[in-house]
Amino acid sequence: MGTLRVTGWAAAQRGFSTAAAPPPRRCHGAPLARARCAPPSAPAVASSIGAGQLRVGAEREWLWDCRGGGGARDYAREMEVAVRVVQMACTLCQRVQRSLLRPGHDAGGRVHSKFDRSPVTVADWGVQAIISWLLSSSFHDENISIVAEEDDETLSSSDGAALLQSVVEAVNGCLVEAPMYGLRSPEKELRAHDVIQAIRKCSSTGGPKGRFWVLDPVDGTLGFVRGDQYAIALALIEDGEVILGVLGCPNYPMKKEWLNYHHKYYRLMSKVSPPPLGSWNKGCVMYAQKGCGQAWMQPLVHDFGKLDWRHPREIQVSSISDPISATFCEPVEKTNTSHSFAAGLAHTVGLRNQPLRVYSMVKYAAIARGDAEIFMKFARAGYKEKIWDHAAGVVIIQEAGGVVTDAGGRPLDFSRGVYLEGLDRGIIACSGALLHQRILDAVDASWNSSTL
Ligand SMILES: Nc1ncnc2c1ncn2[C@@H]1O[C@H](COP(=O)(O)O)[C@@H](OP(=O)(O)O)[C@H]1O
Ligand SMILES: [Mg+2]
Repeated sequence: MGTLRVTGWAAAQRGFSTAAAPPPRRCHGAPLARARCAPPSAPAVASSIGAGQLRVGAEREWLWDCRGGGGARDYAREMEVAVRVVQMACTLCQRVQRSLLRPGHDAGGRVHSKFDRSPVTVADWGVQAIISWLLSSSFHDENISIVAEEDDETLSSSDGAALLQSVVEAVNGCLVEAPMYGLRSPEKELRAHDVIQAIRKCSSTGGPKGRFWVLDPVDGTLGFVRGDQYAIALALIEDGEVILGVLGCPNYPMKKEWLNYHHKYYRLMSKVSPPPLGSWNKGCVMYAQKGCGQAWMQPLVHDFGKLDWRHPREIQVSSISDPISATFCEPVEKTNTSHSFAAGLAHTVGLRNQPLRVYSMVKYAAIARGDAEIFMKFARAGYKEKIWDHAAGVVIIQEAGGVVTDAGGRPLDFSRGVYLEGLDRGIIACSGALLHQRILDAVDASWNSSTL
């Protein structure tokens, strides 16, 4: 079982800085380490503590205590910081998305185009800057290794000044609130130069050895600019293995049927019948550690008012294994995957439900939460998948009980740099092995006659 052991709820609520806190008491190793590792002076613990719940009354720090993996190592501090920084990033994104959708409002020149003509906004650079700064400051590591999607070229260019100013404002507007998330604010506001440096720092190219973070600041930017689904994805990789995954999904509806609705309809409905204050109707952060055998989700600080380690919900993949009842998801954009090939596979396997087309790694989230059973992506020949588009989602699905491989049945390889080198044809994620095998067989049977 994985549980969140806390030694700092009150401190976090008062805005106590985790970065400034004394080093946490580490629980090395072991299953059932929780009791042994509790601080000796910790006051009585609430009588029945479920997995993932708050440990009342302890001191100083929250600690992620993964007890289910037998030999699973202790990544308490990394998990704690990762969830907090993704929570903050969700807030930044929500603000930028709202301003983008407000007619006539200029959110930093609104939407820009990258070299491959994909969109990029203040949120992409803003999130990358805050996460880079917060990881670096939380771990007291100026040279922390981060592989991330954005570079600073546009912002540093001669006509990027106004845009850079918007990013700096978004970054400082968020960082000043860091104590609400149990993180440290900078002593002074970041200047343009500091923001550029933070973005530039994310220049690791990964590889087979050592430890690095992988960040997609706004995955599914097209969904983001359209007011629809998007995700903030952060993972920790060690010696080529994804160890931690955290996915912020600010627009994820807690009622799974809503995932099907067009975002405009969703927004309209939310206005007509707004959810009761404080209810958890949408938005979450999901997280998992490799080997724990459990995955969790908590509401957004921004919507819920505080970090809620107290009632995280465990998430699990669906138990449906009959294709007739299963739902598959795929990218919205047909430039990113072959809808027709997936439709052929669906027919062969006997899937009857309409595909669920969703932007971003929210598709991984949907499988992990049990809201869909299959995710398939078949990019056009020549497109190379990047590690930041998959790392966090893969470990969360696996720990929630699902299976993720390439279309040849091999695990995705995160050890070979920025790209998922050697990927065989496509990506298949399923809630269970039976469905997974059926899809693999169907791919084999129809690949040669496809135009892919
Ligand atoms: N031609 C292409 N084929 C496949 N994937 C692509 C692609 N062009 C971009 N992508 C990736 O698909 C991601 C979006 O996924 P989806 O289509 O599932 O919403 C993009 O992430 P970003 O939005 O972070 O750039 C990008 O990395
Ligand atoms: Mg992406």
